[in-house]
Amino acid sequence: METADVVAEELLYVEAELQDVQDQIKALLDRQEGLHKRQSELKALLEECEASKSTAQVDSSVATDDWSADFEWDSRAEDIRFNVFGISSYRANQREIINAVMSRRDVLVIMAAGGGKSLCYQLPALLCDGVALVVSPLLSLIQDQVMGLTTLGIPAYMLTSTTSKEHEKLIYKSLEKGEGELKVLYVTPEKISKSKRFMSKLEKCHHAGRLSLIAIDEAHCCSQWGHDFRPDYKNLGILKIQFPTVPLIALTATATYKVQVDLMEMLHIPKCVKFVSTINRPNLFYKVHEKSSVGKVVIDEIADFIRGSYSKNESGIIYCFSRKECEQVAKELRGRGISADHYHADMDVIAREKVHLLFVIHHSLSKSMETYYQESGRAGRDGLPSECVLYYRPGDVPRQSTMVFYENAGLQNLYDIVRYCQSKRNCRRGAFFQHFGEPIQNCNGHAKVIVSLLREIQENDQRATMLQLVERFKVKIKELGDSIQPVSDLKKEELEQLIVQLLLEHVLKEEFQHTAYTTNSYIALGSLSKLVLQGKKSVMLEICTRRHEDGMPKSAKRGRMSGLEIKFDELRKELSSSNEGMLPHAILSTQQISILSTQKPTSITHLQKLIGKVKTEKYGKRIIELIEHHLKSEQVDDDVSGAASGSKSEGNKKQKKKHTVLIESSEEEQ
Ligand SMILES: Nc1ncnc2c1ncn2[C@@H]1O[C@H](COP(=O)(O)OP(=O)(O)OP(=O)(O)O)[C@@H](O)[C@H]1O
Ligand SMILES: [Mg+2]
Repeated sequence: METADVVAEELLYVEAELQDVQDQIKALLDRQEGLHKRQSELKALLEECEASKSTAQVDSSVATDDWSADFEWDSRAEDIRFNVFGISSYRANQREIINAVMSRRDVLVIMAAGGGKSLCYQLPALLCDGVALVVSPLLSLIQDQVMGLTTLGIPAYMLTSTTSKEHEKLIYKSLEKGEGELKVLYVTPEKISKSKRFMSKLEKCHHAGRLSLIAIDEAHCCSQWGHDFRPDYKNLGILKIQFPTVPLIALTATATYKVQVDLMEMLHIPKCVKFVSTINRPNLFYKVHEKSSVGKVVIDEIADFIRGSYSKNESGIIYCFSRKECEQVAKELRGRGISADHYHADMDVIAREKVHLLFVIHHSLSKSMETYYQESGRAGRDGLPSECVLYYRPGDVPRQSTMVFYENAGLQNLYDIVRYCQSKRNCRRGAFFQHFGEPIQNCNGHAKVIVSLLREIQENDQRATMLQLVERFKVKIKELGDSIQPVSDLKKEELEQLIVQLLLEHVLKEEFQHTAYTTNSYIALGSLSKLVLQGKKSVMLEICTRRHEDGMPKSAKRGRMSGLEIKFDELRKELSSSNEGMLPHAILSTQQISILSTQKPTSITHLQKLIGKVKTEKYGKRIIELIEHHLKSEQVDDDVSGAASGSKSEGNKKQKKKHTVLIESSEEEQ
């Protein structure tokens, strides 16, 4: 019997060891797979680098690559920039892009939202003879652009499902015979892929040498790897095949390297000149705030933040996880005296963008860095300092992961933004540990307990969500008592943070299980869990120091608008409502308002020097009237100085302004 016991015991050991070897093999296989994937990515990258090197060599003999050099169209371009668009100087890369398009090269532009991509094709469209074709994905974006160009006196039209037969005829005639005025034609991608008639007219236009350029706006919609794939964009490759000699410019605010490669291939522009401006917009101040697990507290904090940082006539947008949450957050903010409304699908994009956004708050985690940049990029489109705040709590991770795990690289993208949040959040513990000179917490003890606990759970054929794991961890710690190395007490939120960190480091992984109603995320052992138990992997919890409560330096903050600036702001809003669809800041940008308010021009010639010819012709009279009126009232104020402050504040009171906050869901819109 004794022998049997010994044998049985050894058998157990061997089986345990076999299990161990099995696990190691699995971990190695996982690693191998990861490395293979990376290998092919790197190979593709290398090929791409070599290809672009050789392209550059080939091209340099044909055309100059110095896009900031002097070109023959320089003075005409300057004239149009200032006198038609009313833009006093180019922003980064704009002039170079325009020069490349004018040199008839294909161009790929990656430029931050609000960076000024439109000018890069609109200006060449005016410089060239003939018609420029612009493909844009959304009807409302097209209407907005056409309206903007029309007010600048530029013959721009759109051909969409809403275009009347009469207008359509006019446009077709113009394409076919070059009759009438047509400089810029906007279409949705469906026109290219579905309307043979349109394509044949376009062909004729090209044949007569009148198709000057093709622009593809929001070009990331072409790629399945992008965040906003549109099936009809996939067919746009036909344009370069049909019109190989016409320069094609593709523009987008977000494109990962993979998407860029994809775009060049799909649009058939392998030799395009690529302009990538930094995604980093210097006027946007990003920060991550710790999010309480109590819903009402989060709203209190958001309301305090808005009231504390912004005056009542300033607006922003808040992104929430779901539509239901949007409605809830809007309601609760209204209850705290903040004018807030949630976004409905029938609210037009124009209406959304009409409010000038000074801040973008994420009440919940976005699903990727790309989405986050896109959404937060709506802030500060006038180039002035603006804030983007993300409220993060580890508990939101499974909420998102169960939504994105089936997407291509969905989890990978989500973990990227989680990594960003984990390292950037303002952490209360940070303040504590920094005080003791310990900004990074060694969490090996905790990690070991979590891994062995999870192993136990799995051995019993059970599963645990993040929340359940945290609960069981606490029980376990109590059970173990002093029998293990002292493990300091971590709060629930901190344990969640640690679990998320372990997910990011492949010590743990998420597994998804579907029920009829929902998908659940469970925490399982990841490929590197063994290393933690063996003490071969050290787990550090990155605890960042508490930043200044405010990410935006006080000096960078917008000053409150002066009285005259407020009047200009109202004037542009008034003009915008009488020019339906025209954005207020397209009528007068905030920078222009600021210049006008300091210089106070009272003659047309002076005004023209500040805002260009077209805007002066259109709005000059009203602007000068406003300035003269303002100067007069200042005079009166000075004369009766005692009553002056009263009348001024009354003026302000009359505006009865409130914070305008739009609450929008990150959920996909159908
Ligand atoms: N050089 C410039 N100086 C001042 N304002 C500019 C300049 N270029 C563009 N703008 C203004 O910046 C604003 C944003 O421009 P635009 O709509 O072209 O941005 P975008 O890059 O297309 O952004 P999105 O990705 O959101 O579509 C517009 O009001 C435009 O008039
Ligand atoms: Mg744009």
